[in-house]
Amino acid sequence: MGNQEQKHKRRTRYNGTHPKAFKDKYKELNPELYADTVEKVIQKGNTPAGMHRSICVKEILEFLQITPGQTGLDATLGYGGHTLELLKCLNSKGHLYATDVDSIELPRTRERLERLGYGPEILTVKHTNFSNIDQITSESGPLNFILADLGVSSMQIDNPERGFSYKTEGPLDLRLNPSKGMSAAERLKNISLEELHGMLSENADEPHCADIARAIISAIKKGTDIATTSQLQQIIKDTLRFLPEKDRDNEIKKSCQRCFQALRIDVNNEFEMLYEFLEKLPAALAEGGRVAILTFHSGEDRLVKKSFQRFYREGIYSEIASEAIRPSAAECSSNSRARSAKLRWAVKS
Ligand SMILES: C[S@@+](CC[C@H](N)C(=O)[O-])C[C@H]1O[C@@H](n2cnc3c(N)ncnc32)[C@H](O)[C@@H]1O
Repeated sequence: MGNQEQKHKRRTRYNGTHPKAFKDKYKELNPELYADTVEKVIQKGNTPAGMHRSICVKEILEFLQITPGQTGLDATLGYGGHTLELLKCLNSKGHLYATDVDSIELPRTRERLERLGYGPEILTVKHTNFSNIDQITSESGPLNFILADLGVSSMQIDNPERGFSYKTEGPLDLRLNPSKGMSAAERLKNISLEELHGMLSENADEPHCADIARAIISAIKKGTDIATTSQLQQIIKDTLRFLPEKDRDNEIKKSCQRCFQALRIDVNNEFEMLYEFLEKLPAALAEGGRVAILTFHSGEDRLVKKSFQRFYREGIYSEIASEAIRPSAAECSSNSRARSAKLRWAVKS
């Protein structure tokens, strides 16, 4: 017998009724196999782990007015929830392109959609940034409809190995595409006080940005490694100890959320990528083509609004949303992640 065969093989350990590891924790991670569990989680107003619930689907479809035979782009594939709805509208005629920067989730979503019968004859999935929309249209030609649902998916937030949430221990990464660029931990190693202060203030309107930036820089100067989500959370907690006890826990929670968001926007160049996408949109749209963009914080919404207004004044868009559309009260109460969403749209002249 070879060495390999002699090795004692440990029996897979039973995790108990409350397993702790993320991958063991939720049956819903395999949503197709556990439809009943998924349904129960949704009924309670939560998002099943490993899944993403698409937001403003009805409002988006009403505006895009997709007809069979058209060509469109879902710029943010994610879990493929919106993509699936757009494909249904095409009714096997026309073509849908879909892009996402996430090298981990994209192949899973592509496979899931293929299993549902949407293969390359109707759907082309590309692992690329939506700022490269001109490369998509050089293949597809002018697009009749475009959707972008910005930010992160629930699968990304819920996976502790990706470091998107302060609520779970993991490496401080926060990259949408972990195979490219610099993690948030690496970014913090070389950042100046002024830059960090500006990042927390501009990307997340963090009211305690001065104190938190000073604490982070001083920890780094003393040689403290800020390599994990909990290490960053601890610094924020220690910095905000001065807050009155009655508000402290809640304020710390909000500051953690905002600081993580600011770092995520920075390491993924989210504002720059969105700006480039918005600038290229008019050339990507066919005459009468429609674009809908769903944003999740004021910085993003401002960029979309300004761009739509400018191109409208220049006569490039014939119509734009006068007000952002908000998800219904029913959707917000059934999915807390919908609460900050704003939908804006434009029609190419
Ligand atoms: C809110 S999720 C989309 C969810 C999707 N609409 C659904 O229904 O499942 C946002 C997705 O956009 C991707 N993303 C964010 N910025 C991007 C960019 N600049 N280019 C391409 N994909 C991007 C993220 O990786 C994430 O998967």
